[in-house]
Amino acid sequence: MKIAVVGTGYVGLVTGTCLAETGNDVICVDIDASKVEKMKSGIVPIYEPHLDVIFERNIKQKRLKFTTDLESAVKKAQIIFLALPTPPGEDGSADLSYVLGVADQLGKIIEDYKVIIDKSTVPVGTAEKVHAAVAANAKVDFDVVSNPEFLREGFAVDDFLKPDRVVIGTESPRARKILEELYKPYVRQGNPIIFMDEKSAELTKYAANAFLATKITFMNEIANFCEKVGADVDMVRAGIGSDTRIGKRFLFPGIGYGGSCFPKDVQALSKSGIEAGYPFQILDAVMKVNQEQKTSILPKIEDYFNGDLKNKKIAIWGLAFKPDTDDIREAPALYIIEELIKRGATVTAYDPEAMDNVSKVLGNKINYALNMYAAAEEADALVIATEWSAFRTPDFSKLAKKLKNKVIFDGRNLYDLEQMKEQGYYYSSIGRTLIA
Ligand SMILES: NC(=O)c1ccc[n+]([C@@H]2O[C@H](COP(=O)([O-])OP(=O)(O)OC[C@H]3O[C@@H](n4cnc5c(N)ncnc54)[C@H](O)[C@@H]3O)[C@@H](O)[C@H]2O)c1
Ligand SMILES: O=c1ccn([C@@H]2O[C@H](COP(=O)(O)OP(=O)(O)O[C@H]3O[C@H](CO)[C@@H](O)[C@H](O)[C@H]3O)[C@@H](O)[C@H]2O)c(=O)[nH]1
Repeated sequence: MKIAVVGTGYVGLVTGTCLAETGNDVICVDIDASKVEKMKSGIVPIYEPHLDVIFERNIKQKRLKFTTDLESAVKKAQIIFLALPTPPGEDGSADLSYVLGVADQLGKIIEDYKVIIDKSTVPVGTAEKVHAAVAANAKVDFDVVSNPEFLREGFAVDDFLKPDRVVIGTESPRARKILEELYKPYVRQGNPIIFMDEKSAELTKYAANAFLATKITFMNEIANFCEKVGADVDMVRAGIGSDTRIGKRFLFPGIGYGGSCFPKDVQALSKSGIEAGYPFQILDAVMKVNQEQKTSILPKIEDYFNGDLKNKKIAIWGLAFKPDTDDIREAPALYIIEELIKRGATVTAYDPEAMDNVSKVLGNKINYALNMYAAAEEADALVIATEWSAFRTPDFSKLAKKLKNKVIFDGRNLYDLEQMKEQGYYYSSIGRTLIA
């Protein structure tokens, strides 16, 4: 099938590449000319494991192309994916200007039947708005379908090629047939394509993200409570996670959820609730707890240094909002760094992939180390903000030689308490006994 993907960020580029992988003819459109040039010359502009291999293969096979020219790309395509940003507007609701702006242009371009598929995360009722925006200029028949994306950064390729489910919101039999055909190669293992109306599909995406964010936040509150009463959150997690009704996944406490999705989507759903006359009480609590959780490690650091962080040298391991990505949107590490700097500390950070992106935001407000041990050089304490695999099994003796004090504040609960006791570290983690 001939496909145009508009927007080549994490979702658009993965979608385009993975659709080319099953033999489709894909052209990806972006307004960012330098990004398009990079992709044309074979460079993947984001860090996403395993994407480079299939990206390269499909470019070689001439199934994957890039352009800034929306008109020529769309005219040749039967299917048009919109993978455009929907960032929070000033009031927290989703900003639809990117999606509706392109929809407006599409109406002027299309000359035959197209299926326009919204992959961006959008509030209930957006398909109707997109339909109206296209229809305002279109002289031909078209369908607008809601097909939310559930990929996780770091696992995006796998999630796209083998999705738990594909959700498709359409009431058009013609569009349904085309999408059934398109997604057939991705659901061979019996994972379902769930068809529904557009509004339910749009809400499914927000409900999934809000539920997962709530699950994490609930565990963060249980962890905070564990610290007050001397229980161990790892034990509680094991105890409840083995109940299949609860499940083992997304029960890991830490320094809050971040990323480009959970924070903005919880906020957007909350706004939609208010607009619809149903303010979600649970989401207000989730947002408040998560905001506090991001810097919950701060008072612990201050306590250790008797309230004075002036000129203390703090090493940070991990800047990305989670491992296996270079994405730093709403990364808890950035909130912690801001608070440390405010208190007069100096920060030296190391992240395997996200340092370039952070340096664009923080510049020389912090130091960037060449590796994890170099970051710890002469540091008064080490803070762990992202659970990259390399941080899970450090050489503790080597680390001890670098650090001024054997002190770790672990926002991701990477180490065994017994091990830290044996190694002689001061070790503060989330929802577990302090090793002092
Ligand atoms: N990042 C994720 O893990 C993820 C997962 C599922 C869903 N989503 C949703 O998918 C959507 C896209 O997210 P993302 O993370 O890929 O965004 P992104 O910011 O990484 O990428 C968006 C891309 O769109 C391009 N763009 C902006 N305006 C354009 C225009 N008029 N024409 C062509 N290109 C244009 C930008 O240059 C950029 O390359 C959002 O709604 C997001 O909520 C994201
Ligand atoms: O047990 C857990 C699991 C995750 N997190 C945090 O939650 C955030 C989000 O993690 P994750 O869901 O793995 O990453 P995303 O790439 O943001 O993916 C989420 O957001 C995407 C965008 O909407 C959806 O497509 C995915 O299904 C959804 O998992 C990160 O800060 C994690 O550190 C925890 O604190 N504890």
